[in-house]
Amino acid sequence: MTRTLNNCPAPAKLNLFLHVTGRRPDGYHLLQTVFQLVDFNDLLHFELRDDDQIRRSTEIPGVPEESDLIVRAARLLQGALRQKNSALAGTPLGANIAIEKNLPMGGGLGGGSSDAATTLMALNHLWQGGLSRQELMDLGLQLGADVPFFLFGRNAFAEGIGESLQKLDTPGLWFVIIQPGVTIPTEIIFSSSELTRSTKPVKMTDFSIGTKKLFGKNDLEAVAVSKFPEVAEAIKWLGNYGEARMTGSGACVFCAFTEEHDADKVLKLVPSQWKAWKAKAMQEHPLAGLLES
Ligand SMILES: C[C@@](CO)(OP(=O)(O)O)[C@H](O)COP(=O)(O)OP(=O)(O)OC[C@H]1O[C@@H](n2ccc(N)nc2=O)[C@H](O)[C@@H]1O
Ligand SMILES: Nc1ncnc2c1ncn2[C@@H]1O[C@H](COP(=O)(O)OP(=O)(O)O)[C@@H](O)[C@H]1O
Repeated sequence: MTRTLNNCPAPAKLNLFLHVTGRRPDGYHLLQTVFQLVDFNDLLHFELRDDDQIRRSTEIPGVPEESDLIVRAARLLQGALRQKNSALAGTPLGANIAIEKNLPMGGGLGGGSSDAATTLMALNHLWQGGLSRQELMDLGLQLGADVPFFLFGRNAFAEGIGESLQKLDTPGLWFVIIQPGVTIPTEIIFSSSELTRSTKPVKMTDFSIGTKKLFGKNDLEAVAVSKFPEVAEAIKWLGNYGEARMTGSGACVFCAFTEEHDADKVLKLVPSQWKAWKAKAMQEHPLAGLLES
């Protein structure tokens, strides 16, 4: 029996566009977005324990163990398996989990959600839980609106609050991503009275590989720009080199390039007050093979 699973990536996502089309009675917003996986990631390491404890062996500054999405994902899965899979009665379902955190928090890159999805995939495998991709996606949605996408494992056109997903092939682009030096809590943007909530819905057939429409507007950007001048400044600077926009609820902004050397050139020019990275579009989640289709 495998006892460890090391170097499990939790990749970032970019929202190539993001439209807010309405609001549910519970306050959550209805979205249409294209999720793009990129090869910029956190790295998680899992080790089985001979008891039922979930232990985080590395700290994430500012994130107490109880609210860490990694720990919450592990506990959620543990509870679901105890309820559902009687074959596991008497088997310890514990783990030590370590993380190398590379993705900026509150960056709109979905780092916390991706960490949770990687945890669900890795522990379902190590604990031999046998849950399907769909079952894990249903569990993941309890942790956050972005989590099902990372379990889906492919680039996607998403609707609902982000849980209704259709596979989408996207171009093999390179991205320059800038963190403008602020952290933006998602709920600040969604709760703003300035937010446009009535963008006309599009159909997935309205866009295809390489069309401009794949890179439409982000309705959350105007709110972020008005509240955080740092975001406006980064979009303005990056906009000198292509179409720059914000991902998710921010704060990170990105620009796409067809050629890697163009991304390299721009990356070198990024002012030193900002952190910046180059990332390549991925077509598939690196752990997709842990789950059946
Ligand atoms: C905006 C997006 C776009 O991909 O990404 P991020 O910028 O956070 O990465 C997501 O919709 C974020 O997903 P996620 O970060 O998982 O959100 P959650 O934890 O579920 O929700 C955080 C808060 O945002 C608001 N929220 C979130 C999603 C949504 N469709 N409508 C909302 O109104 C709710 O107020 C909620 O309390
Ligand atoms: N493992 C985790 N990694 C990052 N953030 C986490 C984690 N667990 C909980 N959080 C909380 O989730 C918030 C959002 O984090 P993150 O997913 O990185 O940003 P975003 O939703 O903007 O993409 C963080 O500010 C933090 O408070």
